[in-house]
Amino acid sequence: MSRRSLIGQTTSLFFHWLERCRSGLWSVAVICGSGLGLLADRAANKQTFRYQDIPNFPVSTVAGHEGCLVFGTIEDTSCVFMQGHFHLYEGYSLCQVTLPVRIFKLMGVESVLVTNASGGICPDFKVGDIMVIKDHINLPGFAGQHPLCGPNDERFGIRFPCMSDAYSKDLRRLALDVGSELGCSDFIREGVYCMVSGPNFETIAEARMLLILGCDSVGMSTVPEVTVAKHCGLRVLGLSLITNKVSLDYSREEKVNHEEVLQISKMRAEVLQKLVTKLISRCQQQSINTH
Ligand SMILES: O=P(O)(O)O[C@@H]1C[C@H](O)[C@@H](CO)O1
Ligand code: HPA
Repeated sequence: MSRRSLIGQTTSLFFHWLERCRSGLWSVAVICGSGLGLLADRAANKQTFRYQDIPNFPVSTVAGHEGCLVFGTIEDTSCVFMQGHFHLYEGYSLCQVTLPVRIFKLMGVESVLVTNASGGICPDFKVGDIMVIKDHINLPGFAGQHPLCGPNDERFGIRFPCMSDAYSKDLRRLALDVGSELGCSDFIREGVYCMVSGPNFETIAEARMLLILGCDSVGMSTVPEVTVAKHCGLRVLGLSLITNKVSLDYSREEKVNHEEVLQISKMRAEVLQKLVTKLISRCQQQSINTH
């Protein structure tokens, strides 16, 4: 895309979003995890920007992350989809990883729906289950890798934000209700997501430790974005697709790999797409009722 047409398109989009926010209409950002970029497919009036064309925006370096920002609408809701997000293991700082969330806040987005692929720790979880994230454990944060370390920008939020309700109770309830309306109750769960930095998958001793700590699934993303979203007052919903079962047993022969993660994501993308689309339209109705 030429620089001139990029500037033209971003300016008109900017005014479009401002107008919608002024009129009190709800807008949502969807962050698509590994292999889940298809979530943007159902949006209408799409306009797509490659990350590499956006000044100072990080670029995706991982397979299954297309690296595109897609603007569109689902029913009356303005949506922006990130087809691919950023990770510590790519060499990005957590400030770069979470930059898009702050941009969404400045654009007037009210709610963020974060999706990811993760390994199931909870012995009851099966491959293909969708876990509504109830809470998280910020393991890198314990070691000082935290997106809010450093000077606090008061324009976004307070120095010491509360994280005990990072994932909106109303949105979690809605996700479970919509899941059951779509006939997905058998494979929709709720649980605690733990972030590790990656890029290696867990050792068996690490996986056993995570089970003892109360983690239901483990992945390499999401927590920084959610922390920054909550800091700046956005409503958050997290959906984690269980793409593999994490080995807790030395006798288990199967070995996890990224290709398998992407294969399961692709297999489940359509169900997630339906869930996300319906959730967005239901949220719009709810927000009209509460505005
Ligand atoms: O959706 P994310 O990016 O969290 O996906 C997981 C973590 C790694 O990026 C990748 C490993 O297969 O999947
Ligand atoms: N561990 C960490 N991250 C993951 C996994 C896993 O087993 N599966 C998908 N992302």
